[in-house]
Amino acid sequence: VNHAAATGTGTGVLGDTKTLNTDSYSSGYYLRDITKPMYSTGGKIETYTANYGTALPGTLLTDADNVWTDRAAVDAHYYAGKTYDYYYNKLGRNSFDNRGATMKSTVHYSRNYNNAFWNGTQMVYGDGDGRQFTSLSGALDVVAHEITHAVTERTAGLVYEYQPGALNESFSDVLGNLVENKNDPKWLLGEDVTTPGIAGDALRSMSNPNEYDQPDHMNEYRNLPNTREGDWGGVHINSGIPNKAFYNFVTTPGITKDNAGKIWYRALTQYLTSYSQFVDARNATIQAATDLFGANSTEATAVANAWTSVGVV
Ligand SMILES: O=C(NO)[C@]12CC[C@H](CC1)C2
Ligand SMILES: [Zn+2]
Repeated sequence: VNHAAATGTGTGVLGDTKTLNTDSYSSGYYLRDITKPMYSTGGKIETYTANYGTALPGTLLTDADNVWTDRAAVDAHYYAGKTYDYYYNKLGRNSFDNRGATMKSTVHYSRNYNNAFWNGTQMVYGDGDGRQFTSLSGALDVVAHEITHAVTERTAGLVYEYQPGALNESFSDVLGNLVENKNDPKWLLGEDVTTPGIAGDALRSMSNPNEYDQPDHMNEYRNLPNTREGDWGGVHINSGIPNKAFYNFVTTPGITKDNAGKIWYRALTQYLTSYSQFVDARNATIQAATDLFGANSTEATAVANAWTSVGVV
């Protein structure tokens, strides 16, 4: 057999040990997961290194003894698998395209690169500069954030500017935290990889967007220019408003994380389109809650109240 599923071990960015799904070949192992349902139609999860350059995807990682020490690669691979599992098992989606597309990640992109992105084809992770960030694949909420950009691109197609762009960002933060599934009352984003020298901080807070200079109500909406300096109309800034709406919804008594995820996912994939505004997200999530739980359900009522609480009516 020239290819067979194997189980390796690896050290993650934070020094933890993880079990990895790898692929054995004649003289070693590939960082390739061939255990997922998508493998029935050829889909895999593969992790590459750019070797500190910017050519993509770079080189598929291999190892002689299936004990993996590239920490950024270990986490990119493991967390991509966890994100696949959430979308498949909880939401019934088979990879980002819902057709079992292979998920490719590249780590060690460029040098001291304080960012991560979906480039339309794959996930890409920088190593950070060791001050602002450590390797960005070291956070499950960040990995799931990036993969959700791919899902959004293939479904609603929310353009990356102004309110649709802020919704795009917010859906990535929402699904990022749902996939991460920590018992984090603050619903932080990127807490595991931001400022490795400082404990307790994060990139964003969904419970209190103001803590990281994001608005949490329409009366604080930031009218910014659609430029790089203007964060494309504030897509990472105004996302605080739909993020706060989701937080208020999911923390309503009787609302579960799984049901909140189903409602937000149904709104994203069935109702939102490329230029949807915040009010359209309000209507889409109310409709999705109505579809799934009924018109006067706890869910539908709580969704409406959550958007009202942030001034989206
Ligand atoms: O929000 C983002 N991209 O749209 C971030 C910025 C830092 C983390 C990696 C990518 C989250
Ligand atoms: Zn993003």
